Amino acid sequence: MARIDIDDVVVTYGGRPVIDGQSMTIPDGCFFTILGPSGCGKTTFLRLIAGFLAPARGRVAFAGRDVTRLPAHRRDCGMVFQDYALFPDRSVFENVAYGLRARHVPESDIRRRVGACLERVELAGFADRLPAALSGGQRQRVALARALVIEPLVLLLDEPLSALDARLAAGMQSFVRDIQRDYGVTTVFVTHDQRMALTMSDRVALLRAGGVEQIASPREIYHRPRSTYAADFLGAANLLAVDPDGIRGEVAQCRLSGARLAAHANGCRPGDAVRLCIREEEARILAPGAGDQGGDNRLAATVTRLTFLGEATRVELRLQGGAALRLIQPNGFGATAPEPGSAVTVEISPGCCLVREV
Ligand SMILES: Nc1ncnc2c1ncn2[C@@H]1O[C@H](COP(=O)(O)OP(=O)(O)OP(=O)(O)O)[C@@H](O)[C@H]1O
Repeated sequence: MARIDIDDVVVTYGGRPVIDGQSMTIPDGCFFTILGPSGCGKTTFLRLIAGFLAPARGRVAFAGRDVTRLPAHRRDCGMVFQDYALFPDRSVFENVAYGLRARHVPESDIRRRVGACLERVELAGFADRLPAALSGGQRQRVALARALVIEPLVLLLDEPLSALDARLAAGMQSFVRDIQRDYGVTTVFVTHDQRMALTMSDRVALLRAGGVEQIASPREIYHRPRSTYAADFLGAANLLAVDPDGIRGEVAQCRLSGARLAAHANGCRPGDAVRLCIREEEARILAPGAGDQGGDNRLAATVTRLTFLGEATRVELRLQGGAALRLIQPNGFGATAPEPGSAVTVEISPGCCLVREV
């Protein structure tokens, strides 16, 4: 277990900086996700932590110890790659034993530790199989066992679930998380999948073009995104132009389509260029008649399109004044979505927030 400190690092490829003076702290035992779109630098951060590349400037430390110049094989990192990188001609047992043999661990300890690890990943009966005779999920668990058996200071996971189908990946998410908690190992997980980041992580670092846009807990980054970029990347959000009337403490008053609206100020100040961020589940259609008296956070709208999603229906609306709004209405308990073309009243949660426009 170890805290990881990345201080003011610069990484260049062919003289071009792709990470330019960035810092992050990953707490001891934390499941920390580096999230962002393709090419934003996620793998570069992971390679920097693993020791596969050295920064042109700055420092990387594990548990307070400077490892910046320490080669990868001396850093005590367990790694799981997207393609698992198992040895195809070695049994499951030998794949898992690899790191222990490289460290000249005695044979009796290898048997005990590999056995315990295979048991933990629920592959005790598979020790003699070759990787080709395993399913994708089983291979993934072998890769995890191989990374954990060395009892690493740090576990690095590079998009390890992206090769699995959606249902299997969902099951593996809680499996990986349970094992990570059991071992208590500081874990850095790289993904471009915002849902995985939100469900699995203690903390999420959202990257943008090699820079750290925001580091926060899943709830915070989802409900209080620092920018329109963060709001948009973390889930379906309506980002609407509003006229802010004023900000007092944590509450912002604004106008949208002529209606008064209260929202969380989210650190925005008077004069900032802002948008109102309304998540799809932060708006609901009021029952006919319920919104007749008007009031704050209530908007008149016309339904333009319905999309059936199974557990819910996505409703697209046009607000008075022309802005578009999407919301999610759960199905069930006899809920019926209004017909396209019908006039409705929409209520906006006061929990929605302003975000800086960048
Ligand atoms: N060896 C390299 N030489 C030159 N440029 C590179 C090299 N590796 C990565 N890059 C560039 O550095 C930037 C960051 O790449 P990186 O692989 O870290 O992104 P990523 O967020 O992991 O992307 P992806 O999700 O597509 O894997 C990209 O612009 C990429 O083209």
